[in-house]
Amino acid sequence: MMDLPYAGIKKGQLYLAGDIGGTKTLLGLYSLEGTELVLVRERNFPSKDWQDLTALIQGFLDEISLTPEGITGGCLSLAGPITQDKCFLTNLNRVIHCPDLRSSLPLRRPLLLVNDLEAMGQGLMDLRGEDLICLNPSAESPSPSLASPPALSLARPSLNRALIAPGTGLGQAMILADGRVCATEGAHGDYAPRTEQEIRLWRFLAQRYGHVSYERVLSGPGLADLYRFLYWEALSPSLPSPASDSIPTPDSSLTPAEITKKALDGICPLCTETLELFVKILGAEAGNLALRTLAYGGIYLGGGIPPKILPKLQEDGFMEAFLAKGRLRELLSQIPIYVILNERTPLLGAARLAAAAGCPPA
Ligand SMILES: Nc1ncnc2c1ncn2[C@@H]1O[C@H](COP(=O)(O)OP(=O)(O)OP(=O)(O)O)[C@@H](O)[C@H]1O
Repeated sequence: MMDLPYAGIKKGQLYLAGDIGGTKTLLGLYSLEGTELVLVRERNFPSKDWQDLTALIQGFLDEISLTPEGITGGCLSLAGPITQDKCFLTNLNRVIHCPDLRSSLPLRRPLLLVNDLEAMGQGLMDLRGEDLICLNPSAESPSPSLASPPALSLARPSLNRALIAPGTGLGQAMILADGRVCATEGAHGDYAPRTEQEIRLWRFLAQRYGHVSYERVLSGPGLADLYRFLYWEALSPSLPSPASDSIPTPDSSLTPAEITKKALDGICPLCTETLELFVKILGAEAGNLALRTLAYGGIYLGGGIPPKILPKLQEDGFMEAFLAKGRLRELLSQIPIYVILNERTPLLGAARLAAAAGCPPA
């Protein structure tokens, strides 16, 4: 449930929300009761199982005997850049034609289509205490030195915040001090190795993909590639990195979930090494994001992976890499870092956007 800080929404209205990711597609139907949105129904579909998003949503509504005309409004959060009238779902390699989707689902208000990190940023506003866990509680209390410059003499909630979200892909967004959410495609920027080992990792990934972005490293598929890289190095440290199809792999077919489970159970040293490398690179890129966005209000780790690797994030590797920015270490040490435990955050955000569309701020 969440409060809506907007006037003019009538009781009993129904809103469609969707979170379309590279692995899972969540659809939700929310009812507005008073000023709260209450989840009425939710379904989770593997994204690889559908080709026609309209048919999927029609089927979802059919199950509860609703037609699009019976729904007040809706918003879908899409894991890919939205340009003009198209969205490229990067990790599904599919294109959504926005006008076609809107006209095939004639809700009472036009369907909104937003980037998934915009929806996640909106959903953040509705999270409760139990939905977040702080990795560095000593940074949580407002710091005088952060608040002291005249332009930043604001309470911490009014400072910029940023989101970094590893899942099937890697999402990044900035939440401005005034609450506006700016999704970015920053995760497709160039991966910058920091150690000799990471330089070898870069070379390994460059042979496979050409362009090595942060998403190639900090995602479920990236985790599997980190494992393959360490596996290859352990097997033949003196050989140059191989082309992807020539990697000998009795064990390298582990899924990301298997790697993290074995690592957290302490039963596979290579899996532990993989997860520790992943967490360090995530810390380093979270620090880069904090610097780029001046996210003094906090860094939020979203997406499907962080809640599943929480014990590793709570060890020293993540924070050490986050802080390792030379002369700005002290500044970064004052930024709180939170893991978002609620995996419905983008769905909540989409519901909030759907209900708020067309309503004047209260
Ligand atoms: N326990 C785990 N440890 C590490 N990775 C995992 C685990 N479970 C699932 N994954 C990986 O997480 C990814 C799915 O992430 P998520 O649940 O955020 O899906 P999604 O919302 O569809 O992704 P996105 O929004 O990034 O497109 C997959 O690559 C999957 O292999």
